[in-house]
Amino acid sequence: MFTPPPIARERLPALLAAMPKAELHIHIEGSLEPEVIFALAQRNGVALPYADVEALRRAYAFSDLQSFLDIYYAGASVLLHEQDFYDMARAYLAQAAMDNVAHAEVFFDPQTHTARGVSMETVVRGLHRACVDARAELGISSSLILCFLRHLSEEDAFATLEQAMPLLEHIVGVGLDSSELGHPPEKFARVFARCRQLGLRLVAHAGEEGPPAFIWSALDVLRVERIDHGVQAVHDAALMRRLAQDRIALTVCPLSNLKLRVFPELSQHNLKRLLDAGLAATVNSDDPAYFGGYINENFTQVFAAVPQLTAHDAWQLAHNSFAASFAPEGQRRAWQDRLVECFEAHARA
Ligand code: HPA
Ligand SMILES: [Zn+2]
Repeated sequence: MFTPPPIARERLPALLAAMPKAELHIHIEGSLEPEVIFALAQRNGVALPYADVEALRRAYAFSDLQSFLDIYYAGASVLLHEQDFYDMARAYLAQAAMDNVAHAEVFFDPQTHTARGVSMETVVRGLHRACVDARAELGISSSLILCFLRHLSEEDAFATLEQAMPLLEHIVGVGLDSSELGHPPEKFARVFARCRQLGLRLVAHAGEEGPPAFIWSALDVLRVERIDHGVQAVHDAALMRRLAQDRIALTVCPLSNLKLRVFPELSQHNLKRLLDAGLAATVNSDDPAYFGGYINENFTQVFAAVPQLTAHDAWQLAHNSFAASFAPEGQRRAWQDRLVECFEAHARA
C-alpha cells in the first residue's frame, strides 16, 4: 500500500484540488443552479413559486432533509425535454472535470419526472448523451445510478424499474433516496432483490438522519455495496466494525451535512473519526447547487474545519473513491496510479 510522502499543511488545498478523484454521491437534479432553474423555467414556460433568482436563493435556508427536499423537487420541475437533461448533466460534468474528477457515478430521480408526464426515455437518453459527450470532449468518465424515492411505495419503484428495463444498458445501478425518517430500507427489499438479479449494482442512502438500524438493513436486507452518507454509524460500535471489516464505502457529503444540520458546525464533522476507525469513507457533493459547493469545495472546507485531517487522509479518501467505484478493475487501477503520481509530484514540488 502506498504511503504518501509528508506534505505541509499549507499546501493541502492545492493538493486536494489537483488530486484525481471519483465522485460517487451527486444527485444530478441537485446540480441545477438557481440561474439555470430560472432559465429553464422561461425556456419551458413553467411557473415557479419564486419571484426571481434571489427569492429562490433566499429559500435555501434549510432546517433538515425534508425542508431541502421540498425546494429540490420544485427546482426539478423545470426539466421537461431531453435537451434539458443533457444540458444539466453536461454542465455538471464540466464542473466536475475542472475539480479533477476522473469518474462520476451520477444519481438521478426518475419518479420526480415521470410523475409530471416526462418519460423515462427522455430522462435517460438526455443524461446518457451528456455522459458520452463529456467523455469525448473532457476525458471524464461517468455512469448513471437510478434512485428510487423512498417516500413512495415499493409498487411505484417496481413500475419505475419496468419503465427503465429497455434502457438498462445505460444504467450501472440503483439507489434509494428522499425522506429517510419513516421509510426504512426494508420497505424496498423485493425491488432491490429484483435489481440484484438483473445484475445492477446496489447502493442506498442510510444513516444521514436515520438510525444505525437503517444502515444494518441496507446492508443485510437490501445487500447494498455502498452506503450513501452513513455518518450516524458512529453511534453503533458493532456496525463500525462491520463496515470496516467489509470495506463498505461511505459516500460522505460534508457541506450537505452542514446545511441540513446533521452537524451544527463543520468542525464537528465525524469524517476523521470514520477514517481513523478504518472505514472506507469518501468525500462527495450530494446537491452542490443547494449546499454551497462542488466536490473540491467539500474537500477544502472540511480539511480547513477539521485540522486533524492530513495529507494521508486526503490520499485515503481519493483512493477509497476509486476502489469503491463501479468502474472496471483495470480502469480503477489506472486512476490509482495517477493518484500516486500526483502525490509524488506534490511532495517534490
Ligand atoms: O441528501 C439527500 N438525502 C436524501 N435524498 C436526497 N435527494 C437529494 N439529495 C438527498
Ligand atoms: Zn444524497
